[in-house]
Amino acid sequence: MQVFKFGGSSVGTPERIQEIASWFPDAVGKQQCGGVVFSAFQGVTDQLISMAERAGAGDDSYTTDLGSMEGRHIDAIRKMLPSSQQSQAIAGVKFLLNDLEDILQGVYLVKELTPRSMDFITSFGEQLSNYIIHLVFRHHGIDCDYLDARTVIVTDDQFGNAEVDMDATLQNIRNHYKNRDNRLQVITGFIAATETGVTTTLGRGGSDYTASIFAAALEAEELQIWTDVDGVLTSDPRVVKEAFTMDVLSYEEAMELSHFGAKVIHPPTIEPAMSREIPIRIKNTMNPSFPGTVIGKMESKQEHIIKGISSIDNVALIRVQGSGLVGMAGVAQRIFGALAAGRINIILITQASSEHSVCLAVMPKDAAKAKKLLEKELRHELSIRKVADIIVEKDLSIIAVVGENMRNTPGIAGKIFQALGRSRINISAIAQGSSELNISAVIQQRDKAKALRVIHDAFFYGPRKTANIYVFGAGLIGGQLLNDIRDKQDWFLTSRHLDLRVNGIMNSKKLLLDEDGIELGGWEKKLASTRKQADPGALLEFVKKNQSPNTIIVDATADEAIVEWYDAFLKQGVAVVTPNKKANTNDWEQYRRLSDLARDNDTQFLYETNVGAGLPFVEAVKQRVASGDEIHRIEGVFSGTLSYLFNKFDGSKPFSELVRVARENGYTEPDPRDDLNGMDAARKLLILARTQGKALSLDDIEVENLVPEELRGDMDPDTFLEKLKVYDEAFEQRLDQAKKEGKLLRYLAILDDGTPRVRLEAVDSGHPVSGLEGSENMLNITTDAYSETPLVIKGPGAGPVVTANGVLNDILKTIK
Ligand SMILES: NC(=O)C1=CN([C@@H]2O[C@H](COP(=O)(O)OP(=O)(O)OC[C@H]3O[C@@H](n4cnc5c(N)ncnc54)[C@H](O)[C@@H]3O)[C@@H](O)[C@H]2O)C=CC1
Ligand SMILES: N[C@@H](CC=O)C(=O)O
Repeated sequence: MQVFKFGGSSVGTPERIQEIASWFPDAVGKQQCGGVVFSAFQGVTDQLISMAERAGAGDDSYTTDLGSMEGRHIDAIRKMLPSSQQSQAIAGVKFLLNDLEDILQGVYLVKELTPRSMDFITSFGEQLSNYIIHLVFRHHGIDCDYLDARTVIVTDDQFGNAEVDMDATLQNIRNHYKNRDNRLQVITGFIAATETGVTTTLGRGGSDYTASIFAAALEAEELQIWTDVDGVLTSDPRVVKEAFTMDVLSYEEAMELSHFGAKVIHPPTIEPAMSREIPIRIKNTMNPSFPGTVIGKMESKQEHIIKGISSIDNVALIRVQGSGLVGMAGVAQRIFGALAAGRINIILITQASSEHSVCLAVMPKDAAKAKKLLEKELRHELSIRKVADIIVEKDLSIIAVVGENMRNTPGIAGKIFQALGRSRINISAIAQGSSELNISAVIQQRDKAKALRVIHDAFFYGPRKTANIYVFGAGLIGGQLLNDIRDKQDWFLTSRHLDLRVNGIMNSKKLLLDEDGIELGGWEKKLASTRKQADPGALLEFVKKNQSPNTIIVDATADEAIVEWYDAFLKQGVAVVTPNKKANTNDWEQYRRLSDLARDNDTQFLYETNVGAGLPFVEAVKQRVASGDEIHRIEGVFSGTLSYLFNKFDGSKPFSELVRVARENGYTEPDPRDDLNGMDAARKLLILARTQGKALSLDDIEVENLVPEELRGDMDPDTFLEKLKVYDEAFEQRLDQAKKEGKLLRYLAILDDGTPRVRLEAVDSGHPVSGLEGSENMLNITTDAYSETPLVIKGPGAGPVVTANGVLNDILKTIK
């Protein structure tokens, strides 16, 4: 035997009711269904309450609603029943509505609405819906009776929230079924009656309660609660997109999750079914074939250690602290006694074992009253400062992580707090019952969404991780990076269990954002057509709102202005990955601060592509430093552009022509003069020196500038390339001179005991850099360990493909 219950959302429209009637027999299957409980049509109970209140206030506008209510129910009959059955059904509805009209008029005349009349008035919602639905079921060939639950459920006269006389009720229900050969009953939810027949209602979740009572009376094998979600989800799907339905939950888990906001069941209402160990299945009326969630007695260890992460918004924390609490028996009793006397509901309690403070979470509406009550109760302790001020903190949320399997499983709390800590979420209070079923943390309300996501990610993704990437600068490097991610997304997902998502792209004009990840096919068009203007502040706010565990910003611009935002992102725990050398070549303090900020906020600031593009030059220096291997000399070619120019410059093509090709190949800086003037190479040398721990600045580096003096002023790159032609001869003379000496021209960077320097040198054909080709870079490090032969790294040192690959490598290094 089964019992079903459908809530108001399931019977919101005639179409939905007809759908239920059409698949109901299949849903019952081979088993028997003894009772199906329906709530009032969606919105009807609220409308009845409003009508009652207006009538009680002497406002006759309730009559208009009465008319519309009649219209809605008659309309439903017309839509669902054939004409031959309509007049009888309409007569039944009118009969009920006449009674409703009478009672409302009575309330209107005496201008007094008692709880008793309110219960009577609200009972019409379920009477009307169930009366109509039982006719619809019959029309669909389902053999059933209409059962007004007031004839079997007996309560006391606490109107609005009446207490059920369970023994009498269960007996009445069993007798009722005995006389009807267990035929299916369509039962009014929510309503009941006193012993003397006065209508009462069962309070919040009343229809669930009705169904649970019937399930208990009939010793049902299953109670099915049909609603508008697929079951109990692991978290709120509006906040955590990846939330999914749990197959099974224990009664305790379901109650904990419901208490903390997963409003699938109202705990007291499931007690009759729970105490008889009747499984409760939550199902979706809109998705009837989905198996839903079964809530029942937990038999064995389950697949998931935690079952859900829920939250309560908008709580206030009251902190009572002071030496007066230490070792004083009875203080807790006074605190809770005072609040209980004021009928204040306490949601969470924590006390440090030092007994120096007690924290209580209450609803904000109760906070001021609670504070006053405590001040009154503890006035003596407050006056002699044995209790410091009673502090109220508002705008907080409680996050609750629930799961029976947490019991005796070490490391769960650690995982929760690590996830919160990494995302820079401050915890104001923590509570865990000794049952270890629920770990709760009080946090700022603004951090709630982030907290739910990071905890969900930590527990439910198993080996799969998600990275949320935001790219500033969609030029050569940024563009290549976006294309690479687009092309490798599937590979990362299937082979590396890594979901690489790009959630934001900003160039100098536009900003494209998508919290679910931008579909990267055609990202250029999407960026061009978005209406959002470029705005790093808006991007930061978006990141804050949607932050997930692995959030990374990539600065692929050459702009100082973007560098100014790094601090703010790092402080949010967001990793910064950049090929842009500007941040690391401003003052030493800024360089240190960025690394410190990354460390303090448990995130990373990575800039491998600042030197040698995708080659691991920075990493090599970091490794020497980390292993205590003293570096004596760094020498190499660090400019891909200058390497290319002097590797190719043999007199067969003019120098200016080679610069143009280097630019076309994507080796140069946005302005090629930043390469030719030696500053790009100087920046790179400085970055390696700083990585080594040397507090140098750009001014400390001797730089040979190859840009003719007349071309150093304001001018765009194309004009520069045109004007450079005039100087081709001068460059050729320098080449001829080197050739005459049997030497090669190479633009070297050197860091040793002398002045750090970058300059064009004529080197012997045996010099390590003499064999470089194309845009190749080379790093030679002489250290204690590498003293006889230096450590050498060589390879392509510029260009979009290798650089974007280096950026992607840095992104991957940040993923936790
Ligand atoms: N080209 C290469 O081989 C290498 C380049 N780099 C560095 O990578 C960075 C990018 O270089 P490229 O892609 O070659 O330059 P690019 O000029 O092709 O691209 C830069 C992009 O940044 C955008 N931009 C400028 N200011 C911006 C702002 N405030 N907000 C958002 N976007 C902005 C521009 O619109 C442009 O699309 C530079 O810092 C460069 O030094 C590093 C290693 C190698
Ligand atoms: N313009 C730079 C690009 C890499 O940093 C170079 O030529 O090396």
